[in-house]
Amino acid sequence: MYPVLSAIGLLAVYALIRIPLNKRRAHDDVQSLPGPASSIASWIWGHELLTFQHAATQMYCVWARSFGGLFKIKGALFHPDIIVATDHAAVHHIFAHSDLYVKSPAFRPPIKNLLGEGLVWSEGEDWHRQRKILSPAFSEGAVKGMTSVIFECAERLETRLTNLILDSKDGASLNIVHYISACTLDIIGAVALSHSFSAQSARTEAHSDAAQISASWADHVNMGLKPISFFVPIIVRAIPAIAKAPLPLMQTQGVCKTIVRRLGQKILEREKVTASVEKSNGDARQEEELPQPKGKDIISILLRSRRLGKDSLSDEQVLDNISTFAMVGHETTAGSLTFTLWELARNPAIQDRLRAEILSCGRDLSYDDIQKLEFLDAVVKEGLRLHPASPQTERLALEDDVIPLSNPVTGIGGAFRIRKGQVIHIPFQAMNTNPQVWGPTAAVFDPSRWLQARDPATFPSGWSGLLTFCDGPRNCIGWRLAVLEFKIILATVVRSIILVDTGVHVEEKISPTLQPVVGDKGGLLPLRLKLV
Ligand code: HEM
Repeated sequence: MYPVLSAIGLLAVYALIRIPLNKRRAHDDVQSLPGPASSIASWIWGHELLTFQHAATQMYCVWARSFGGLFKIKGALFHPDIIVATDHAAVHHIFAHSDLYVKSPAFRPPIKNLLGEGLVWSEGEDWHRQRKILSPAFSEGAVKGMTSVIFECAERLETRLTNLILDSKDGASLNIVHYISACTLDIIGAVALSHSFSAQSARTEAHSDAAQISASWADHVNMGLKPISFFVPIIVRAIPAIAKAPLPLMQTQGVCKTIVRRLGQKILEREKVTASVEKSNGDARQEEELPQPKGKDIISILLRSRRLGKDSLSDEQVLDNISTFAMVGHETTAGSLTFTLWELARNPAIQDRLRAEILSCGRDLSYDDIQKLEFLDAVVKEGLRLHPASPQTERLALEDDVIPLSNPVTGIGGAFRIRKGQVIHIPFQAMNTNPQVWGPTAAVFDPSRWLQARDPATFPSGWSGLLTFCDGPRNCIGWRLAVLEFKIILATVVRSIILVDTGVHVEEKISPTLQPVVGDKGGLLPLRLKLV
């Protein structure tokens, strides 16, 4: 009884302080924005609760159709109204000024626990430096150099699925998420660390690194679907100090981070021993003249750049970035890819057309073949358009600013005055499915739309007119790698395997990336597979 009464008392005190502060802002532009009715908002949890209760960005899609490219919603825990932006000029402006519009500081402690102080976590000067040093590891040439490793992992997936089908009577029914995610984990292990997680090996044991990463991610996904995962970040946003409290929920270290750091540490030590042996053998050459780490993997590229340049990452930053890439680089690609396979299962004619195009190149596909396949390219873009692994983001304005608008808002005009401290939600998925841009079939999986001539002026800024990889200086550093993985895995699977829809109802939820949910279980997308 006492904890409940104490919580109610605390909430009342908080509301008494917060509500008058919000009223002081009553004259700014936010008040003139349209938005959903207050009557459908929860008194304590605002409209934000509705967004959590519905599928992924469903509410934002519905509201954007009704209220246009800039509207407001009631924030939870008496937070001042939140702006939701899908207006092209506004979103472009926000992402172009990444020093002025930052990720919410309240979420940095949990990101630090899960991923470390790498690129996703860093801000300001620290971020600029890290991004500059890390970018060459994701250049076109560097990613092209990863092709053979990606093919090897994709072919292992093809063999694994083929064997399951051969062992079954009338096609294999399975959770495709499990298999795709094991494949992308093997890829990221190989390209980031030259390490084989053997996630796709039949002999992988229950306590292996791969099994531990997979189990902890599954727990994370299913925890994210529970109401507590909605309430905790909102409470942290209201009282940021809670994130530093010694509560297990707040201090959980990412299993992936711990494992990848351990592996990365070994590579760093090996590299230091090599350098010191060369020195003690009387090698009088300068550090930068010594033989460089040879691997094409990301950690070797970083170590090479460290030997050559004065301005480099510390050991800790190298390790934190490798664990960041391992985590955000494998589940994101796996998520969008899984949904694309599901779309192909539900659209057999599209699947047949794709297979015919892939088979026309023969079985030994090269990097150049993959780049030439127009319909494959269209399927990849359509999958990434409808199912962006990271369907929305949040930014906080650090200063007062004026945001340009593509479409003037009634009562405000073509520019919007924003106040320091304003929180802005940007639902990528709502932008990617805006009927004003993509036409009346915006929500339909139709790759052929990418083969028609388009007027670039009607599309938002971003890769191929999509917001899937965000935009501006803080766009996804791994987008080239993600697109190449997507193409190679799709081509390798579809050439041998027919994907069949099971008819099971699958819902899309955010937890923390876009997840297929069946009933109340996340990370589940059943498909039936047959041999071509
Ligand atoms: C389909 C796959 C992927 C999608 C849809 C995706 C999407 C995104 C999005 C939307 C952001 C911006 C997030 C925000 O600011 O709120 C982002 C950032 C980032 N992504 Fe990806 N990503 C994918 C794959 C990858 C891969 C393969 C890697 C690396 C191996 C990667 C590494 C990163 C990093 C490090 C950032 C932070 C960049 C910065 O702040 O400078 N991502 N990604």
